[in-house]
Amino acid sequence: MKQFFHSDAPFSLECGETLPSLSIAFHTYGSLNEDRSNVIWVMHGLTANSDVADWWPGTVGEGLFLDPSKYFIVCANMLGSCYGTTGPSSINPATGEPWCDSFPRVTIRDMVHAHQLLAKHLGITRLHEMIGVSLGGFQAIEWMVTDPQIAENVMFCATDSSCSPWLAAFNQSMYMAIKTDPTWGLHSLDAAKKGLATARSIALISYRGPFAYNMSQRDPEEKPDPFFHRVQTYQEYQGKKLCDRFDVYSYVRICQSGDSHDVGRGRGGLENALKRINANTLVIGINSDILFPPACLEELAKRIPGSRLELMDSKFAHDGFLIEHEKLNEIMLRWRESR
Ligand SMILES: CC(=O)SCCNC(=O)CCNC(=O)[C@H](O)C(C)(C)COP(=O)(O)OP(=O)(O)OC[C@H]1O[C@@H](n2cnc3c(N)ncnc32)[C@H](O)[C@@H]1OP(=O)(O)O
Ligand SMILES: N[C@@H](CCO)C(=O)O
Repeated sequence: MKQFFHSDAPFSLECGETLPSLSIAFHTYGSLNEDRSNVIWVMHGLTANSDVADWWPGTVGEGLFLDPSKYFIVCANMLGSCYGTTGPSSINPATGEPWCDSFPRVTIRDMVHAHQLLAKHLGITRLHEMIGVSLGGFQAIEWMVTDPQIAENVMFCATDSSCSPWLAAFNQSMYMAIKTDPTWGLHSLDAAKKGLATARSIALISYRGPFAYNMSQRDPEEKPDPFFHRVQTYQEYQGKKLCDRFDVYSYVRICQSGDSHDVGRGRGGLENALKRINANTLVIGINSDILFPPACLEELAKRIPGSRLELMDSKFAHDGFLIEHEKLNEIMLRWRESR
């Protein structure tokens, strides 16, 4: 069930600006037990939302990893998103209009801070399990570093402890594409849709990698038009598909939060910061992921004391964490049984 937490207290951001208030859209599944020991907190990726049962269907249900008959599962929409939590598409109370381009830059730390307020509001001080995927993994790692006692067990999948030059390069290419759109900067949620479509096309290359493309978009041997490739309309279609559900300002602010990610910042570096995590930790990498390649997850696992690394076999590269939900369900169930 989708719910909202609203706080009228000003919310300070790392950039120095303050949001006058904060709303967080979240879903819960199942019931909190008497001693509040059955909470699983799920942190979603870039363009998903708080409805984990919708975007990760093979993991939610009786007998599955996220089992609402046993656990109280919380998934909250991230700060800056357009799916209900305060972001560029929300109304700025000072103007009565959507924030659009005037919404301040938010960091992963701001996102975690917002979710910490929601946890407090729900009376949750300890999580049985924390699950973070991709950009949600950035937040989960950050939360565990700021508050190592928050979770007994954590799983980080297809993610990293800081923004790599490789990720920042994709992000920068997207911003460059978006800014060539003459409607970029207009105070409208319909601004820069063409730029956003191009940005999604760029990002998708990093999400799918060569194997997935060559498998799903292969052309017939005898094409009527030598210049046509099936993948051309796929890239166009995927751009449009994102534009139909996202606005450019939310997209840019969320990507920029990824640029800000570095759990070692101001904490004596990554190695020092990651040493603080003392939960039972499972790190899952995807063998074909080119955005967060296996070596990156190996490095993460090496730096978290006592953590365990699993590499999931998938042809779908980074997006494997969404597409292979049933496989991940198996891996996470095995992890739970082995503890
Ligand atoms: C309110 C909401 O909808 S929120 C959405 C939730 N979002 C999330 O969960 C997180 C983000 N999600 C994603 O990134 C994606 O949805 C994924 C990774 C889970 C799956 O990606 P998809 O786009 O569904 O899969 P895939 O890459 O196989 O593309 C299939 C689509 O491309 C179309 N397609 C495939 N090849 C081509 C082509 N050559 N030319 C044109 N279209 C093509 C298919 O017809 C299909 O269209 P449809 O989505 O209208 O059914
Ligand atoms: N396909 C995912 C990739 C980000 O991890 C999304 O759009 O959220």
